[in-house]
Amino acid sequence: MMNICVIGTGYVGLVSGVCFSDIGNNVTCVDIDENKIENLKKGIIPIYEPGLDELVLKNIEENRLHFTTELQTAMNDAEVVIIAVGTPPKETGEADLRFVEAVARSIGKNLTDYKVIVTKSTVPVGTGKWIKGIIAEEAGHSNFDVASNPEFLREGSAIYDTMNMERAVIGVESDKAKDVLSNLHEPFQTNLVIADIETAEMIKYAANAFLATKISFINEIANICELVGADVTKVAEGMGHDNRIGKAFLSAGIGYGGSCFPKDTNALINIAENAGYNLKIVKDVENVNAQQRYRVYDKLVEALNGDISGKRIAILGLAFKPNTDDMRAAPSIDIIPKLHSDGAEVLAYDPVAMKNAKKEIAGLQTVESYEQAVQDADAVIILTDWNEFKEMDLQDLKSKLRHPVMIDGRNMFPLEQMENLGFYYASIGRKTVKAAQI
Ligand SMILES: NC(=O)c1ccc[n+]([C@@H]2O[C@H](COP(=O)([O-])OP(=O)(O)OC[C@H]3O[C@@H](n4cnc5c(N)ncnc54)[C@H](O)[C@@H]3O)[C@@H](O)[C@H]2O)c1
Ligand SMILES: O=c1ccn([C@@H]2O[C@H](COP(=O)(O)OP(=O)(O)O[C@H]3O[C@H](CO)[C@@H](O)[C@H](O)[C@H]3O)[C@@H](O)[C@H]2O)c(=O)[nH]1
Repeated sequence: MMNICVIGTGYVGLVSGVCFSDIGNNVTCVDIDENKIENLKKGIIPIYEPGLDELVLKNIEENRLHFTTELQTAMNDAEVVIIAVGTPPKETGEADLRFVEAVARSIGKNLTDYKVIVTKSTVPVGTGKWIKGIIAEEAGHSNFDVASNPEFLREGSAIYDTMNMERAVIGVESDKAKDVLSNLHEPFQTNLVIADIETAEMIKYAANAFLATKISFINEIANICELVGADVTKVAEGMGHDNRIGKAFLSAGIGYGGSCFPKDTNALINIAENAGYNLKIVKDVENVNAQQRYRVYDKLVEALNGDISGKRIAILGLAFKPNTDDMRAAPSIDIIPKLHSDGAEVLAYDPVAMKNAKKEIAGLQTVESYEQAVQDADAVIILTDWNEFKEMDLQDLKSKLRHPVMIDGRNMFPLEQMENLGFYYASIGRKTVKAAQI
C-alpha cells in the first residue's frame, strides 16, 4: 500500500482520494481553500455526491485519510502526487492551466526525493511535458517522473464509477512510473491502458467528445422524429441492441450540461485549431447542443397558444443531471431567464441544487417540494430526470395544476400513460399527447 498526496479536493480529488484510501492507501488531500479543509477534517463535505460523506468519515476514522492546506507536509512521504485541480474554460474555450501551473511550481519547490507526479485533471495534450519542465526548474533536479492518469467518473455516481472503473489510462515515459501506477490500480482489477503521456491526455478528450457526440446525434434524430412521426425512444432502443452502437448515452432530451462535456469539447476544438486542424464534427455537436435546450421553451409557448406572459410555470429540476447539486452549464441557467424575460412567473424545485441555482439564476424563486411548485401552475416543465419526479403521483399532480400541461425535457413518462391521464404532454422526439385542450 502506498502514501499518496492528492492536490485539489473538488469532485475528482476528493472522490479519488477517498477511494484510494478506502482500498488501503494512506492518502493526504491538499487544498488552498482553508474553509473547505477545516470542514473536511470534521467530515463535512462541500458537495452533494451520494455515499461520499459516509466514506470520507469512515476513512478519517480509520486514519487512512487526512486533510491539510500544507503541501509540504502532504508531499513528505508520498510516492505518488496527484494533481486534481480545476482546468476551467477561458473566454476563448481553451483550458485555463493557471491552477495546474501554480501546483506544478509548488510541487517543484517541495520536491526532495523521487516521486511520480500524476495529472488527473483534464489537460490539453502536451501539458504533462510542460509541467515536467516547470517542476524540474523549481526543484533544480530531475529525480521524478510525470504521468497522466485522466479521470472518467461521472458526478452523481462518482464513488461507484471509481470503485468499479472500466479502465485506468496510464500515460508514462518510464517503466518505474508505469510500475508504480499499475500497482496503485491493481486492487481495482480493471483494464489498464498504458500509453505515452500525450496519448493518455488525448484519450480523455476523445472519450468525452465521443459521448457528447452520441447525445447530440440522438437529439438530432429526435428532432427529425418529431417531424416525421417517429418515436426516438424506440429508435434508440432499436439502435442500442447493436453492440457496435451500444445502449448508453442515447437518451434524447435537452442536451448535455455539466462541468465537463461543454468545457472539454470546446478545449478539444482549441487543441485541434492550435495544431492546424479544423475539428468539424465536434463543432456541430456543440451547435446542436446549444440549441437543443430551447426546445422545451418552444414547446411551452406552443402549448400555451403563443403567450406565456403572466403565466405561472413550474420547473422541476435545476441541476444539469440527477444526484448532484452541480449547476455548471445546466440547461436551467438558459431556460429560466428566457421564461422570466417573456414575463412568466417561475417557481422551481430541485431536490438538492436550489441553493447553488440561486447563485446562477437571477431572481430565481424556489419552493420546498414539487407539489408546491405545481400548485396552480399553467404548465410544468421537467429539466432534470430525478427519480423523485419519476415516482410522482401524476393523477395528484394533474389535480394541482391549473392546466394539465407537462413539457418533459427528459422523456420520463410513457405517452400512453399521459394520454390516459388526460395531459397535454410534449416531450423530445416523440408525438405530442393532446389529451387536454388549453
Ligand atoms: N467533475 C467531474 O466530474 C470531473 C470528472 C473527470 C475529470 N474532471 C477534471 O478534473 C479536474 C478537477 O475537476 P473538479 O470538478 O474536481 O474541480 P473543482 O473545481 O470541483 O475542484 C478543484 C479544487 O482544486 C482546488 N485548488 C485550486 N488551486 C489549488 C492549489 N494551488 N492547491 C491546492 N488546491 C487547489 C480548489 O480550491 C478546488 O477545491 C478538472 O480538470 C476537470 O475537468 C472532472
Ligand atoms: O443519454 C444521455 C446521457 C447524458 N445526457 C446528459 O449529458 C450530461 C452529462 O452526463 P454524464 O456524462 O452522466 O455526467 P458527467 O458527470 O458530466 O460525466 C461526464 O464528464 C466527466 C468529466 O469529464 C467524465 O469523467 C464522465 O466520464 C462523463 O460521463 C448531463 O447533462 C446529462 O443529462 C443526455 O442528455 N443523454
